[in-house]
Amino acid sequence: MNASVKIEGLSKSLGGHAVLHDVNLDMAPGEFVVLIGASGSGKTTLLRLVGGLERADAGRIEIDGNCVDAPAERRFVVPERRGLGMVFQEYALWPHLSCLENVTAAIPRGEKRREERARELLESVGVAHAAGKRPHQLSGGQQQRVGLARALAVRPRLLLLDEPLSSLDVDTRDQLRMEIRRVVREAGVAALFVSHDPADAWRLADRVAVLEGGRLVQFDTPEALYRAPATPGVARFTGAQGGFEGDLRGPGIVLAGVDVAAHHRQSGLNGHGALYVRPQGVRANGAADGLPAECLHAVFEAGRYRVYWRVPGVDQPLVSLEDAPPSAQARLRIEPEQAFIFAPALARRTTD
Ligand SMILES: Nc1ncnc2c1ncn2[C@@H]1O[C@H](COP(=O)(O)OP(=O)(O)OP(=O)(O)O)[C@@H](O)[C@H]1O
Repeated sequence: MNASVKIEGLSKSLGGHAVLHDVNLDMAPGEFVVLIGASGSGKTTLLRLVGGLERADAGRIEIDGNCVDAPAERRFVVPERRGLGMVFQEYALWPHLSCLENVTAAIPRGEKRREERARELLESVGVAHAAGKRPHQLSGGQQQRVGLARALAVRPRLLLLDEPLSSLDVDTRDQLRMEIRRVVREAGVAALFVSHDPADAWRLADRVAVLEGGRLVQFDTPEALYRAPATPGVARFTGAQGGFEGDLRGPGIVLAGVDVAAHHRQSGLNGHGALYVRPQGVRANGAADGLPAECLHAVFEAGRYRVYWRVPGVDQPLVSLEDAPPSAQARLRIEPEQAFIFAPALARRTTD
């Protein structure tokens, strides 16, 4: 079966600034991909290229087996002929039309019973009651539901969503996130969803694509990202703190004179590295061979204590999660499965 999206060697500059470099990405039919990255990493630009709102400088984009952008072949297909539904952060509904009219207008003219189908779409996203209202009479979450219904009205093979939840409050965002997942699966469409919120990646994605500085640095399942982050930036995205710099010894790194083992170490490192570790992988369990640490402060958070420790010779606090209030001094044990070592230069570049 054709990939729903196939992106090869895609590059793009804007205003003389290289925004995307040689991006390769394949999506399977019906796959939900969340595209994440820091502000300015190129997420929106990649989405706009797939949507046809920008033209590639180099490379090739196929949607459902059809080439839609390939500068070398002088090929470019306009957005409305790409079989796409699009949902944006700002709801972009027509203000002078009712919600029902907004959705009906998006259904191709040749279809029969357009209004009936528009009502079904509004029903499927939970806003049937708002059919006769204008967009401004609805909450942000309801408007975004109408936006989703309108995007599905064109019977897309691929849905593009650009931070559709970012203007919403936390509860509405959680609810709508699950609705989007359900509706998209039921419709059987592939979705490319841009976000900078890790919750979107964990709760929505079949695979997560991570952009850093316009390069795709990892593209894998949420579980694979969590178990083996490819860069310090991905490690941070999975909740890791760092980088704690030290000399490499054996399979690990030396901090405060103590050997710390790490499950994953970047290959080709030269004597020195930076450790990244998730707080849930640090425990003040008193092991004699643990890192010597002095408690700086502790806060109660979600049923546990989040404790900030000073480790001699380490220039930033190390955080652990504890079940009980901490003592003033402790020995910290680091679980190798939660620890990752990268090159310090790489670490500095992505944390600057
Ligand atoms: N029209 C433009 N002209 C010049 N530079 C641009 C233009 N549009 C975007 N850029 C630059 O391209 C880079 C990537 O922008 P893009 O909007 O794709 O990033 P993003 O990852 O979506 O960021 P955000 O999360 O902040 O929306 C940024 O440095 C941005 O300043």
